[in-house]
Amino acid sequence: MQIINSIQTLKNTIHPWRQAGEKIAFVPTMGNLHDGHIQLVRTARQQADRVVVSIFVNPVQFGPNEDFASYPRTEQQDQEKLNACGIDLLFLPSVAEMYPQPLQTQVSIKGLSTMLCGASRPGHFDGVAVVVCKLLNMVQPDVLLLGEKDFQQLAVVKQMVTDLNMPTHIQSVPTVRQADGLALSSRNAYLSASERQRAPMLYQALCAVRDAIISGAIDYQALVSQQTQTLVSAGFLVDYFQICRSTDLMPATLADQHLVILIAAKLGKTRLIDNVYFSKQTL
Ligand SMILES: Nc1ncnc2c1ncn2[C@@H]1O[C@H](COP(=O)(O)OP(=O)(O)OP(=O)(O)O)[C@@H](O)[C@H]1O
Ligand SMILES: CC(C)(CO)[C@@H](O)C(=O)[O-]
Ligand code: BAL
Repeated sequence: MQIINSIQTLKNTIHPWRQAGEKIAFVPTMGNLHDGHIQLVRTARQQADRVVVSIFVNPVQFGPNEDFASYPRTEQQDQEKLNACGIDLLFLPSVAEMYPQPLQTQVSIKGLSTMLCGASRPGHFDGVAVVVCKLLNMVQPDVLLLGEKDFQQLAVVKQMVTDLNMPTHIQSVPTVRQADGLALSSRNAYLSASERQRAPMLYQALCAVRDAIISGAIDYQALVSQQTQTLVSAGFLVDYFQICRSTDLMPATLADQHLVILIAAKLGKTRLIDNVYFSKQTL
């Protein structure tokens, strides 16, 4: 596994692979790698001749009062895990390498970027879009792997790649969970023991709403209100809990078949997100 910090060296290394007709898969991350990330890397390995992973805690996707400074950075362990996966290249740029001067360019995906997480984290998805755009231009992968845990991020990046005719196929990877249902996330490390015990309630609430819809419930608002109450009673501060169309994340009507239920909630100082998606017609 080569470890590369400079954009020029990254390009010089990948260029001959592309010239030789090798298929390149790319997994962008912010590090502190867990089994969710590793699943992305394994899927990448199955799909391509060359696997490139980046670790970059991207400052421009964090709000002023968010956890950029304290975001867990575990470079040594991350490198060992990636080495064991047999990746070809780890790109580890500094902030100065990625942003040598203040950006004059904005990459904004209208609508999708300002709803749900975008409403509580203004500018977050512009920051994600611009860094993913930059990374895609540097790596020029055939396949980009993204996790379904960040469902809105996936939708935003898919829209950007479509709108800008970027020649990369996006492959999404299902959410990897702990045995009790909690979605793996680097931010789970912030949870206290008592919060960790309650955290799986998020996934339970999502599944309860999904199962009720599958069983024929039609009062979506009542379903969400009931589960929100349960979460609030357990100490969650619910940011949003919405039943949406999985195609464009707009609020679902009863006529919509392909649904995603998305939730974001704070437990103490930790903001957790999760989702479940399903099709009514196949049930
Ligand atoms: N549990 C998971 N299952 C599958 N993919 C995941 C999981 N968690 C994260 N990913 C994916 O890994 C990629 C990198 O995500 P990131 O480094 O932000 O990890 P994270 O654990 O989601 O961190 P955070 O706590 O900041 O949300 C993203 O495409 C994300 O969707
Ligand atoms: C896609 C990403 C690596 C961009 O910084 C980040 O948002 C993440 O880790 O999900
Ligand atoms: N996985 C999303 C990155 C973030 O929360 O900033």
